[in-house]
Amino acid sequence: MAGRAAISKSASRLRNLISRRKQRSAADSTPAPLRLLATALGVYIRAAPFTAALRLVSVLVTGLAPVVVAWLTKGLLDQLTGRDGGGLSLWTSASAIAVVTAAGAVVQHVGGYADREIARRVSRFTQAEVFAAVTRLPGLAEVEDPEFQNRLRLAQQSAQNGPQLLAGSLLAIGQAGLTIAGFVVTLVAMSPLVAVLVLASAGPTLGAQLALSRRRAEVTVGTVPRARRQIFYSMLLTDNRAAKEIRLFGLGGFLRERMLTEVTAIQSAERAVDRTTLRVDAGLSTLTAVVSGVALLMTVARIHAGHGSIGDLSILIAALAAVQGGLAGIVAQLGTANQMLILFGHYVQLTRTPASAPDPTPETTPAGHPRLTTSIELRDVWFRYHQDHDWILRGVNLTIPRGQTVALVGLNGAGKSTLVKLLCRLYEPTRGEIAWDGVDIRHHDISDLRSRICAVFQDFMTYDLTAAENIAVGDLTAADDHPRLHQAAATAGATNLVDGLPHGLSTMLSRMFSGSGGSSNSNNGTVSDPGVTLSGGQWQRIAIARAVLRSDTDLLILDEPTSGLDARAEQEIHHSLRRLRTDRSTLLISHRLNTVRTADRIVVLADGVVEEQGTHEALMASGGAYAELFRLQADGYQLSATA
Ligand SMILES: Nc1ncnc2c1ncn2[C@@H]1O[C@H](COP(=O)(O)OP(=O)(O)OP(=O)(O)O)[C@@H](O)[C@H]1O
Repeated sequence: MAGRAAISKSASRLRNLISRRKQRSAADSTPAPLRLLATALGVYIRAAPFTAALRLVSVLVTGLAPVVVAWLTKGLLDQLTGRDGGGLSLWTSASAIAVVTAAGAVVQHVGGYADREIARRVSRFTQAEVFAAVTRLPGLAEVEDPEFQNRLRLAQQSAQNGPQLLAGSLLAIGQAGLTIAGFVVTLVAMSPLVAVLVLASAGPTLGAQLALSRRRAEVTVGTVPRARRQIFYSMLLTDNRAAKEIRLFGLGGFLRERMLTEVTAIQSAERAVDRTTLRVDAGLSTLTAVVSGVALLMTVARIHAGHGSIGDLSILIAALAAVQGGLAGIVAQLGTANQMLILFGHYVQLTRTPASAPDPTPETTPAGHPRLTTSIELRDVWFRYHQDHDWILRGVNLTIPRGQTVALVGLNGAGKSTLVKLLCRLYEPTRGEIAWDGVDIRHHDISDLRSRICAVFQDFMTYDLTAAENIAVGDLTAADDHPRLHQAAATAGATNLVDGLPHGLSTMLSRMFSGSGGSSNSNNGTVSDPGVTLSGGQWQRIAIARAVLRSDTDLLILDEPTSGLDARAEQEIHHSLRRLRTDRSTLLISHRLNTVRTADRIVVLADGVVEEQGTHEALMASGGAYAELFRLQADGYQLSATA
């Protein structure tokens, strides 16, 4: 029996390992250029199918119009010089030229509108995809990885207009291709040698533009870390939370300098590519001019020898301009498309990366929510944030029985908050396991698991939202249930705070977005509420209310929940939280040891392991680390009281 369980466990580990390898290789491999192009076009068409069709029609009309106009002009000129004008009267040719030119111009404007509309839709589509991919990530490891942040930035940048630029390039190439095809036939008919000369001169141009586009893409990728730092410094300079220190410590100039250093470095990399582009473009333009000069001379000589008409010369000039301009356009578009394709690969990699959490293992996962019936157990848990970092936890063994309160104490940096993050599966243990009723939590569905946990994190968030929304983020199903929100506020000792706000729960807890969209007290964007700023302790009560709003949970995590509260509020809230704790397990972390003495068990974490554990009385009697810390704090209070 035990043997079979061990085999099943090893098999499940192996499956998880293989699945993680597959996920990593899926994230690391860039799809082939053609597949990338197909994906970009897919995004373009899915985001705006009808507008894309309209754009295609505009391309066809705009591409063929110059060819038609050139032939009509040739007929007109030939008639004027007494030759055969192709069967059309002078007035018919003139009117047809006017109509085709006008139609071409109107259709071009329609194409311009379609382009902008597609840009809006593609941007919305790709932003939705990028942020869906980011929110799919179950843990914090990727979000804290600079490589991931670089890729995210490139993905955002290229997704914003990548598909549109790529599709636009293809359409422009198609349009220029139509025009060129029409005129190449003309050129070949008039002088095959000229046609070959013009077409051959496009070869070196294409090679040079593709090489330049690769370099531009390399510069964009290479400067992303600097661009991210530049954004960081500029956001810091305008952030209202950082404003106090920046002003008091006079950091404005320092941060501005740092931001400008990044800007300068990015610009000098871009300048280097621009200079190379300038040199290459100048050379290529000279080549084009020489080719058209030679072609023109050859044609003029031919007409001079009596082998052509003035109409022939006009169409040759139009054909030369159109074919050379079209070829230059195609080459430039291919360069842009190549650069965009390289960058678009980051979007595809990001949006196709599967969530890295292993799938639940069917044979060990209980059906439905993993409700806690016995205990949560940490079994020889080792953890470090990165393989090059030191171990934070070095074999922690700890049990949190159902319905009991375990207090976790230890010095700064002992790993208490890290342990909390492991319990929430924001990271996976590097070694060992955390078992929920005996089953490794990696085998539970992650959102089911998290629905059984509520937490007040030490570094909780303060959202620039209304008071109601700030509490409701703990359980969005209660967003409109004000009685429930009030109840949670009461448990967190925040009733007076909420009642004292200018608009009660509807008050905006920010002065940055007051009265604007999203807040329930806004009225068509008119400023109706200037918003309020809460104190640190008041925010802490809101964070506690947010956590206790989730009533149907098995594990309540309180990481320094009352560190910013005054002594009376702290006592009241702990009293009220104690009532909540009776029907669920609680992990309480606090440096104020008077708040943990009623816990069923106090665990001291030191050097990455559990150094001692027991009730307050037992630990005091044993005279270990806890007793020393407790006496230090108690002595401090007694000394102050005596003084
Ligand atoms: N995201 C992270 N990446 C890398 N190292 C981290 C990260 N978070 C914490 N650490 C490191 O892990 C160690 C433990 O941090 P942790 O926050 O768990 O300590 P703690 O016991 O909660 O401390 P405190 O009492 O000060 O809140 C610290 O040395 C810290 O530098």
